[in-house]
Amino acid sequence: MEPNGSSPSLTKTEENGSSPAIIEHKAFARIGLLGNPSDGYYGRTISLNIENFWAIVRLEPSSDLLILSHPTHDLVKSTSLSHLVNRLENEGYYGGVRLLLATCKVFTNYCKEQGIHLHNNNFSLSYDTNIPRQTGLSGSSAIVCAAFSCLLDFYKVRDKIAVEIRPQLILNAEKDLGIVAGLQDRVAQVYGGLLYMDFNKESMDKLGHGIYTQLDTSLIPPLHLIYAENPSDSGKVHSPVRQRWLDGDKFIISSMEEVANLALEGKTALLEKDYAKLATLMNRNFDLRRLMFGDAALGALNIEMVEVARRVGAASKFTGSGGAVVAFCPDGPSQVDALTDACKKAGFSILPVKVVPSLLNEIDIRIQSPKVE
Ligand SMILES: Nc1ncnc2c1ncn2[C@@H]1O[C@H](COP(=O)(O)OP(=O)(O)O)[C@@H](O)[C@H]1O
Ligand SMILES: O=C(O)[C@H]1O[C@H](OP(=O)(O)O)[C@H](O)[C@@H](O)[C@@H]1O
Ligand SMILES: [Mg+2]
Repeated sequence: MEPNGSSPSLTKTEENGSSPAIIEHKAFARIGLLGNPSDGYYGRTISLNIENFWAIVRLEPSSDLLILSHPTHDLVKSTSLSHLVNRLENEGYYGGVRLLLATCKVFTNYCKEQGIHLHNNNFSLSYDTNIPRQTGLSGSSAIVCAAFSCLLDFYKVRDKIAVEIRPQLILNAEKDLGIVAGLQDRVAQVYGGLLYMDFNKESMDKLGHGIYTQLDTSLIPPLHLIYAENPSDSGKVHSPVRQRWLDGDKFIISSMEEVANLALEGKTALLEKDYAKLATLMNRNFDLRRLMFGDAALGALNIEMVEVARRVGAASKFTGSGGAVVAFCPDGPSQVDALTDACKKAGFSILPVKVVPSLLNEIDIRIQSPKVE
């Protein structure tokens, strides 16, 4: 299955028009623009979905229930023993199959708990992705999110699972695998477009989700994505900071609060089109991450991506936990040219960001809870 085309979903219906024959859903890479990683700490974030990269999951009815491995993203075929070992050393043992398995488990258990009836027909599930692997662009949750959407449509239960609950279920699939992650990726990928998210403890405890507000995507100034072949395991990067936060480390707690406030200030800056302020907030966001996580955990190459951008006067920060950087050139096209040259010289890929519009369909919009802000 080649990732191509721009439509986020496709459902081919059988002749009699009753049950869908093939269901495909796309979920896009996301950029954490401000506030990440405070999403995992009752904070706030602003994130956007980008058309540049996506994962696609295909569900086909079948007599047996099949979870299909991907020929390259799951290490089932290698050209040689050294290729196999090299791949394991760089990208680890795992691919997307475990994500599909966990999605099926979490989806089924949630439906059972909620008394949502699921029919007994079987399916095969396969995936493809062009999201650079483990680069903080949410490649993992894109696979889960697209698979989750396929299951919603196959079982025709889209109207029974509230939109605001879905990101938590998608996160639970990764939690079940022991991957430490937060909600922002999944919220961005379920809703699409540009999102302001508030994960305050009261809402999280009371409602089981944060307060998610879609913002007008035209508020975003031109942004650039910088990335390198440098996979890092977001779970491993996050675990020590998470432990310190759980242990009550004052520095981590106050820094996370400051990071969360950057998203709050950033929302106002975007609404007022105060892009000089946006640049300051983006830079501060990365500086705080660096202080909390430390250079060794972030990795020299990742830090260099941020610094290459800053050397030409661009604002820059990680899109996620590392591997890719979002840059903003407040001085306009000449600065973008300088940034492009600097990235090429450093061996980094650079792309102009293309924002995805909202992904909610009619049913999703109808069943959304009214927002309490
Ligand atoms: N491109 C991919 N193809 C297959 N599996 C992937 C891919 N990216 C991530 N995964 C799976 O998700 C797990 C967690 O990835 P993660 O570090 O969160 O990456 P990302 O930053 O892209 O979300 C990986 O250990 C792997 O099992
Ligand atoms: O550290 C971050 O900014 C994010 O890290 C994870 O995303 P990933 O794309 O896997 O790097 C995590 O899932 C997010 O919740 C964090 O905000
Ligand atoms: Mg991830």
